[in-house]
Amino acid sequence: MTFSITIAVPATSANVAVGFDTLGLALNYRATFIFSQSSQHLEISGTEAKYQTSNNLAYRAFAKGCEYLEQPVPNIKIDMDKTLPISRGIGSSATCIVAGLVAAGKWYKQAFNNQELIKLATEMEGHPDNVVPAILGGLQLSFIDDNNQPQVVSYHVADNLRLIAMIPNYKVNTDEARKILPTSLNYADAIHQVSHFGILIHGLESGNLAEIKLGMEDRMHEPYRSTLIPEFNQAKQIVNSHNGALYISGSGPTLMAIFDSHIHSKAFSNIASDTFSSWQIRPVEIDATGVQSEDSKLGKVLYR
Ligand SMILES: Nc1ncnc2c1ncn2[C@@H]1O[C@H](COP(=O)(O)OP(=O)(O)O)[C@@H](O)[C@H]1O
Ligand SMILES: N[C@@H](CCOP(=O)(O)O)C(=O)O
Repeated sequence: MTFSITIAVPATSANVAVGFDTLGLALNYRATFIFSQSSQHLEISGTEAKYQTSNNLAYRAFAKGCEYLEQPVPNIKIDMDKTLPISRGIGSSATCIVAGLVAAGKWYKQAFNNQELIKLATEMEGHPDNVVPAILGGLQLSFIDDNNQPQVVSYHVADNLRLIAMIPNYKVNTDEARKILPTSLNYADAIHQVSHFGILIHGLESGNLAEIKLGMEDRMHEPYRSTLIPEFNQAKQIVNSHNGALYISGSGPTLMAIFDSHIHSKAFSNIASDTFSSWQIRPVEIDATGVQSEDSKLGKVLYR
């Protein structure tokens, strides 16, 4: 009798401009993973051949979850869907990590609580800003405190805001995009970030686009990472001309545009689709639920 666990994890847009390594949004764009019993040590499908090894991130997370629970790593088959593009700045690595950990907890019927899940997932990802919204949904501020405990603050995002993800047809690897950042920040720039973070959050909660635009003037990563996106200035100019705000999603190259009216976002989408015809121009909404799972036996749903 085949037992399987299906895990659906939202893509995430981390940093949201001035919230480097701390702020992230869950998107209604999901990656799905099916973990099922196998007669072989490991079978992986639905992803590139180079990822079909025991180094696969979802498998490593599954194994880490089993180890944390002091359980053996069972023979397993992992089916990954191919819909979410990899290394584009919308958190594909976080989906693998969260899916693997949640699957391990479900496998042994010892589901992790959110604190455990966030801690383990952050250890693997290195920063919490993708994994936390992937787990909880919504707009989340998070960090690991001095006692090594996750701290999370959830924010509301106003209903009038319209988000358009511009996903290029090329990759930017997050590790590489971290290496190009400076190693220190001066006081003036730290003051800039703190003040702009406050106004950005106020703008996102109230739906005030002028505050969002001002709040999105980032000095920590955008000036460096925009050099990895040749179309950045052109995209920004088009967004500005449609009265929108723009930020680099995660470590890029995806650019996220925010508008406060459907008319502006629709007009922008049409022009962006023509201008960047090989990119995915995708309206996205905030995912409010975070990771979801379902256990089934012989196709019959046992638990959601
Ligand atoms: N569908 C997938 N199949 C296999 N590995 C994946 C998949 N999605 C993500 N990964 C892993 O995540 C890494 C990409 O992470 P990263 O560069 O941080 O980009 P992203 O912004 O998409 O999270 C890949 O190199 C791979 O290890
Ligand atoms: N804070 C991280 C976020 C990386 O997000 P990803 O979606 O590009 O993996 C960073 O900016 O490095």
